[in-house]
Amino acid sequence: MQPATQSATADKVKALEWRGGVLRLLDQRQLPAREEYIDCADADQVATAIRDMVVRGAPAIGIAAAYGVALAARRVGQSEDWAQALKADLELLENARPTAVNLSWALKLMRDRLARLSAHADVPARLLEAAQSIHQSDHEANLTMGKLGMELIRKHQKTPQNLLTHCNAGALATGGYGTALGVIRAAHAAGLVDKVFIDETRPWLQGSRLTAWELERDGIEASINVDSAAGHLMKTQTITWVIVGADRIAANGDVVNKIGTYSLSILAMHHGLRFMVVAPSSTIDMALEHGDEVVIEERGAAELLQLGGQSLDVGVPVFNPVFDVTPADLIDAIVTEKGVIERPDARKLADLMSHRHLH
Ligand SMILES: CSC[C@H]1O[C@H](OP(=O)(O)O)[C@H](O)[C@@H]1O
Repeated sequence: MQPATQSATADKVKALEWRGGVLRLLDQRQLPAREEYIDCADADQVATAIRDMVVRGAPAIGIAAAYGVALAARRVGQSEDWAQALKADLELLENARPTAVNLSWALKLMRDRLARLSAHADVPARLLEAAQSIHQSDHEANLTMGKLGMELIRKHQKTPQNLLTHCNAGALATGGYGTALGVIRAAHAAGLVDKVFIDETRPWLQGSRLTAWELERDGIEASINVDSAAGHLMKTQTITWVIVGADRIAANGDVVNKIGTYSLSILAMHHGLRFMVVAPSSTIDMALEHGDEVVIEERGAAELLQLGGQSLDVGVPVFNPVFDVTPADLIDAIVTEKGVIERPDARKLADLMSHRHLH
């Protein structure tokens, strides 16, 4: 099976890039107004960039953390006990953000790679190769998922249709091309997309600032709406799919994603829209039995109380959970690079993760 072809524009969007011994990050806090970059030279700078959402998106923060380990090893240079030498930096990276499993997944891969190296190995070089492999594999997975998701859309309807997406699950959130936006790109290339409705995704505005920026560069027709307009749009517009990414998928198929995703799944069910989640298998956490067991990140009040340079702080406390849990039974399909699961459940997830699943 041939993966989707890379979009020329999407390929230029690199959330992160290894460049001359540093990790160059596109500072997503400044988009779309400014394209500015931050160069990270050590694990602490990478952890800070993840925590401050310079780089964000489940796959992208996993890849960034992997490069953070490579940077840490370069600073150590040589060691008789690499596990001890890198322990503090690994913990720093692991604690940068709690919800997306890709972060701990990538760090586990780096630890396992380190454990397999011989005493005489060039550890910094081998760990950099491991980080680059995680990065490249994620990009390739997105191209495969784009094709699989497009084919699923085409299976149900072969004419151009309207889609709705939430947050940013694009090239900016991954190793390139995107997960949910990868499917939207591939579907658009196949003539299956009329228009994309983009939830602005308060409070951080990943939709209006990042997804709109990506789709505009791709020449894909779209419009931005406030999150609370989604129900009205489903009722008054002909939208066939809600397509989103994920930060962690539980073993039973529950999906942890940006706050507002759960509400969309209820609205989609009520209005008869199909609901697609697109995520690499690195986002599936088989150790998490149900989604409600996950730690939901809560971020600061400033994200809500700063609007257009004006403070809205009148002393009322803020509650800012930035993820929620969508139950598996409200999801029509989970698209991964290993295959598509329609009507996900624990058995289907187990089959997929044990490679018994066919596309
Ligand atoms: C493919 S990105 C997955 C996921 O990450 C985003 O969260 P954040 O911007 O806070 O890192 C959002 O939940 C996306 O759907």
